[in-house]
Amino acid sequence: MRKVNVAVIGAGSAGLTAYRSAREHTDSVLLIDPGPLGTTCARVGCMPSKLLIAAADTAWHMRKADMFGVSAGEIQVDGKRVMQRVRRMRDGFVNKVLRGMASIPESDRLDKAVHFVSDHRLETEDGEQIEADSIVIATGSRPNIPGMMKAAGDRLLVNDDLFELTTLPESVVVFGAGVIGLELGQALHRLGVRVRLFGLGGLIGPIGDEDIRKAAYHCFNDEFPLDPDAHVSHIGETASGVRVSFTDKDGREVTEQFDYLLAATGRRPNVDRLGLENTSLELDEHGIPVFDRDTLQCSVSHIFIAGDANNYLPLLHEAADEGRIAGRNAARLPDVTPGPRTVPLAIVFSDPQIATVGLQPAQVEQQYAGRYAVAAFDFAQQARAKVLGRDRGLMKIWAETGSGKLLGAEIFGPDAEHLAHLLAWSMQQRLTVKDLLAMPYYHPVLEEGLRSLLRELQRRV
Ligand SMILES: Cc1cc2nc3c(=O)[nH]c(=O)nc-3n(C[C@H](O)[C@H](O)[C@H](O)COP(=O)(O)OP(=O)(O)OC[C@H]3O[C@@H](n4cnc5c(N)ncnc54)[C@H](O)[C@@H]3O)c2cc1C
Ligand SMILES: NC(=O)c1ccc[n+]([C@@H]2O[C@H](COP(=O)([O-])OP(=O)(O)OC[C@H]3O[C@@H](n4cnc5c(N)ncnc54)[C@H](O)[C@@H]3O)[C@@H](O)[C@H]2O)c1
Repeated sequence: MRKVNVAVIGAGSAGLTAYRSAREHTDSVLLIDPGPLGTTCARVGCMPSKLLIAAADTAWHMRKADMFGVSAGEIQVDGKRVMQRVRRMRDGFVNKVLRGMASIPESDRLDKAVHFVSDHRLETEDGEQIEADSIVIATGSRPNIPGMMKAAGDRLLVNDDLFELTTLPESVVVFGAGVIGLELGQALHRLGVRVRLFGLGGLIGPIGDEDIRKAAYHCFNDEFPLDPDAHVSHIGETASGVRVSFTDKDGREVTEQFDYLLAATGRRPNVDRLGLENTSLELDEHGIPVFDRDTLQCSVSHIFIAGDANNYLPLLHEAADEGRIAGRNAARLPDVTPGPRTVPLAIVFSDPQIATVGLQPAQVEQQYAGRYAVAAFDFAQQARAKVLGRDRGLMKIWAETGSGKLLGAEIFGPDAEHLAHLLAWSMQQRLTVKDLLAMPYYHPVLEEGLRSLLRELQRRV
């Protein structure tokens, strides 16, 4: 039986930071992962998706060049070379992670999957047992595939598979108008793939505001068919692809054939095969250990949970922050301290981009009912956006009345990633609408749109 001070289950982004952070306090840390190593972010997530989007946006802007009187000739997308670059660059990012892992001593690593046999004991598939004073669960998540989609058989793809295609398909039906569906669906469309995107319940990405959702709906639909509240009656595999029957926006029953079905219907935490039933952990209705968001501590005081495994904020920077906090607290037990956590920030790399910062609209209503003001700005009025030919989108900011404290923001617009950071950093510094208005604004820049919105918000708070 191996005995360690801290066992970290999972060597992804959360597990690696948990390991390093625990190692600052004790020499006895075991990092457990059967692989594939290299992190979800670098292998099949953030990085390959952004590489595909970069190719797609290049093709798109070349096609749009004509509006400036610039002709780029006939645009050709070489699917093989697009996918080769995606994989080559992706491999570079993965190798960087693996090189970083090479500095971890062999004695600190175990390349096997483990599950709990009791609160302090883990076991590998071949029966090896590990006794740990404290344990960090950092096992990530995997795609959640609704049963109906399995009828697509060999034609069913998830994000992992998409990046392994050696060339671009002719057509793809995408299920899920969430973050992955929007990013990959639009990218495929811009690369010349025939795309149809189906969502559920009217949702579009993480957008909570009804007006912004409508703006996004119209904007995306001008580019490719997106039904966020689809009625799909049949999915079936054919000899050469997948056939989907659905009700179109005019209420007609339509059947369409595609090369592949991409399921982007959410992800589920990898906690269901961890033997949690052998522990005394309290689980929520989804079978996920109940935990404290600031300390990452579960109901059993020596067990912590970080990253996608806890399903709280399944984003890369949150996984890394949570790993750091969980690793430190696991190693310093019983000296458990909170945070630091940052202002919630999420960005969808669609075009226009979608960004959410701070509290969501429903949370503002719940926590500040009758004590908040909101103002909106339409990018169609914005000089810089017009100059760039990117004058579509809507943003809203919520602030507390009286104090003028910034509460939350939703942006659907050009380069939202930068405006969102500006707002997140301002919220973290507890700045008010007035503080932001006292900052310099150059001309002509997108930030001038933010200033117009803030002036209106200042009148309302
Ligand atoms: C297509 C896509 C695009 C994304 N784009 C972005 C983006 O642009 N920006 C962003 O912030 N986030 C993005 N994300 C989300 C981000 O990738 C994740 O939030 C992050 O990678 C989660 O890290 P993690 O450490 O929790 O999980 P992972 O990196 O998945 O690590 C979990 C590890 O646990 C191991 N493991 C599982 N079970 C066991 C077991 N029983 N025993 C031992 N080891 C085990 C696995 O092998 C794995 O190595 C994207 C995700 C996807 C899928
Ligand atoms: N840019 C980024 O930061 C980025 C990019 C990709 C992924 N991610 C992370 O990965 C997570 C998972 O992404 P995701 O897009 O899979 O999940 P998601 O939760 O964002 O979206 C899933 C969508 O699928 C829809 N859906 C569920 N069942 C459906 C069905 N049967 N038919 C049609 N639609 C259905 C849901 O309504 C939802 O809108 C995200 O929550 C995010 O945290 C982040």
